[in-house]
Amino acid sequence: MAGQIKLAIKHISKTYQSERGEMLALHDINLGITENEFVTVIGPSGCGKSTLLNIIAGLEQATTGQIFCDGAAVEGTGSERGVVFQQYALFPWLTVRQNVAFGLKIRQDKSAAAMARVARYIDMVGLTDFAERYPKELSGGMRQRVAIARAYAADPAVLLMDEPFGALDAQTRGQLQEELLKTWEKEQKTCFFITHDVDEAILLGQRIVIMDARPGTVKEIVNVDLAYPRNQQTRLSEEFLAIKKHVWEQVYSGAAV
Ligand SMILES: Nc1ncnc2c1ncn2[C@@H]1O[C@H](COP(=O)(O)OP(=O)(O)OP(=O)(O)O)[C@@H](O)[C@H]1O
Repeated sequence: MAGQIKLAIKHISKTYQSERGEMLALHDINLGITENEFVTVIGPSGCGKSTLLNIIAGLEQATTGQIFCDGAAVEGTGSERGVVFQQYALFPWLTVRQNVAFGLKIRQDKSAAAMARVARYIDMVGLTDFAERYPKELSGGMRQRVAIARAYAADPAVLLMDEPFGALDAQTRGQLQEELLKTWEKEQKTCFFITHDVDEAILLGQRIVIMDARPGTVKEIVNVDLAYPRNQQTRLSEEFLAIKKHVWEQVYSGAAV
């Protein structure tokens, strides 16, 4: 794929030590993700998706291999790599606005420009009317919107998302997929997005990394050449269904997802 490599995953392997001995969770993963590319990752449970994301985020260490972000070796967490998890990691004692502002690089920045930036991302996820509310007053979907707004407001070069919509009902999930697509089209960003959902992987991804388990490896990379803008209607197109059939067969030909 053309373009500059933003994130390089080179020969990543991960072995966990457990009471029952060693467990090879990831074996020699290699992947180059270009600037502003949206890559989705799918594969059977336990194939090492979260382990790989955590290594890219710098939350876990690889046993062998290295991650490079803009050519620099990743040695730990860093503000250029933002993470959104399945569970809404919001601060319960802060309002929506304060939670989103917390993501700003310069947290003490109370300038009009910084506040406008916070307001823009709250608006982007449709929560302007809820800006002064606390997380406990919000639904699950709204909380996840706050987490996404916060991640975007921090303006990381790379956004790492580990099943961010996994806990949501189908309708909210569909809405958030569309919001994320719109945001990504407007504010291009390099995205690495884990999902269990074949439709979601296709709808959001420019490329889909299909992984295999025991040990976790890259089984296949599928290009998704669907036009933008994409929305829920896209799922009904013949091109979409053809890709879906292929991905489905690849994912389900191994262990259960
Ligand atoms: N801290 C740990 N210690 C030992 N084994 C671990 C640890 N973390 C993960 N594993 C094992 O590594 C493998 C990969 O786990 P991981 O959570 O990365 O998979 P996954 O593809 O994200 O799974 P799922 O889709 O179910 O979330 C699994 O077999 C898991 O049991």
